[in-house]
Amino acid sequence: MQSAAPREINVLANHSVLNLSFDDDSLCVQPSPLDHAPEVGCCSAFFSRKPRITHTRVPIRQVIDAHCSERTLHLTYVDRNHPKTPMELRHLTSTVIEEEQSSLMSWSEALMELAYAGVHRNRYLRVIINPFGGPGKAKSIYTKKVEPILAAGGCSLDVTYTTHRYHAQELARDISLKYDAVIVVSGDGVVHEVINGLAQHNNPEKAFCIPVVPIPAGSANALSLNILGLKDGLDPCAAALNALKGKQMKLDLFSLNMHDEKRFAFLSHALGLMAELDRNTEPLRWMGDIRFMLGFLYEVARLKTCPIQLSIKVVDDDKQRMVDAANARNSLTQQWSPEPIDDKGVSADEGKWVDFQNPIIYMYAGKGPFMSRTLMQFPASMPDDGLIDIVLQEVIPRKSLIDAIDIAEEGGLFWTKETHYVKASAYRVKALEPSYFLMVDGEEVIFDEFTVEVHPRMATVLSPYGCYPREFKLPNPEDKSH
Ligand SMILES: Nc1ncnc2c1ncn2[C@@H]1O[C@H](COP(=O)(O)OP(=O)(O)OP(=O)(O)O)[C@@H](O)[C@H]1O
Repeated sequence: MQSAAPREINVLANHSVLNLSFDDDSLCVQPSPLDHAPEVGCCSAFFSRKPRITHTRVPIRQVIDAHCSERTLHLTYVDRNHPKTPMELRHLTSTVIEEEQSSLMSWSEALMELAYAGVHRNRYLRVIINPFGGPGKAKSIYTKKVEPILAAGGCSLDVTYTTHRYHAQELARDISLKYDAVIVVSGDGVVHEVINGLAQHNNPEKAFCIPVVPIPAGSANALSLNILGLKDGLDPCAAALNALKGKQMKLDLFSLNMHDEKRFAFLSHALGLMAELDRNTEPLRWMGDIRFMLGFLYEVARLKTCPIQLSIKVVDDDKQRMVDAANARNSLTQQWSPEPIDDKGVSADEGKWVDFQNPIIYMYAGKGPFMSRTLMQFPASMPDDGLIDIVLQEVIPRKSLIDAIDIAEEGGLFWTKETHYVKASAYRVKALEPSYFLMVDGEEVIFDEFTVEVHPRMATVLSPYGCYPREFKLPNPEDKSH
């Protein structure tokens, strides 16, 4: 009969004996009871020649590598110093104590099996880096933080730095289907190019099965925030861990159809104030996401209405029901397996065309709760409900817009009656002014008229959760004005 692999082992590191153990949830590094430190007087902890080893518990998902050669064990994991600080790569090299040498190999293999449970190891990754995205730090983010994690995780890497606009689109159009994922070290603009490149591939259906994994190195990094949540969304190490261990999650896309041309988006269509603030702060890219705040204040000062005619194929307009469905979806995917989830409460065919007449200061249509770190625009969004969430902001006083800044991260305007929030399967817009424009995933498009349709579950991303992690608090019923 085969005995179970040992889950505990004692090793020597930094002149101390450490006890390394793991269970299904975590790896634990702590001083070993076998460690008999020579003590010096009564102030032993202070005067001891040995460095003090603190007790460390690392979630099993954060273990990246464990391998051994003879009596030496190499452990690699990511961890943080404090719950609020970003992740860092850590290595621990140790020597197993002589009596436990025979267990070392089976201990490290058992740990690796748990650390990669349900996940294909040694991924083959296509890496695309925009050295000029956002504050221009993509290259050092990749070489210092991301690449060491991917290399330690045994990935094979084909890396290209973009040299011009649309380079990423060309690379995605010609991508080989043998890759396990395409890693995009940039902001959302380059992800947009990759999505449109995959759509132009000679086998688009298969190409869209290659998961796209954003590593935040742009200004807003909304896709990364939506996949990883507010806490980890701007952390390149957390994003690299997702490239290594994330599971596939399907993502709806939406296409803008204009003059026989189709342009896919994965994140947003913005019109009016929200589009102006994005376009007018383009030269401030180097500031990171602070540029959006400055742009917002400027646009609120000159408050204009949108010169458009708008029709929406509305599938749901009940805010409470939409939030309940999104919350239910999030709790459903806590025991997530990457199988299709058929929990759609509504079907796209049920939509009814509605014309919106009231003057609005912006229209924002999108997927994913966060459009930036400080803006939860679509709290009811789901990655794969086959619908696009649309916000129409009626004219409200400047002061109310300014006040909303403080609560924008929590979806501040959602419940107000001047903020219309619907889920739709399609919409169409006609400009009432020449050379009017919208921002598609943050890229400017001039239009006279266009239609939009949703493409359910067309693209693939990697995710640790199988949903958009976000906290959205319900206000007191008396506070709701809608
Ligand atoms: N080598 C390059 N030279 C110039 N422009 C490039 C290059 N590579 C990509 N681009 C363009 O840079 C633009 C911005 O890129 P990116 O998405 O990385 O940053 P961002 O727009 O600042 O971030 P976010 O979209 O998150 O706000 C994209 O529209 C892309 O076409």
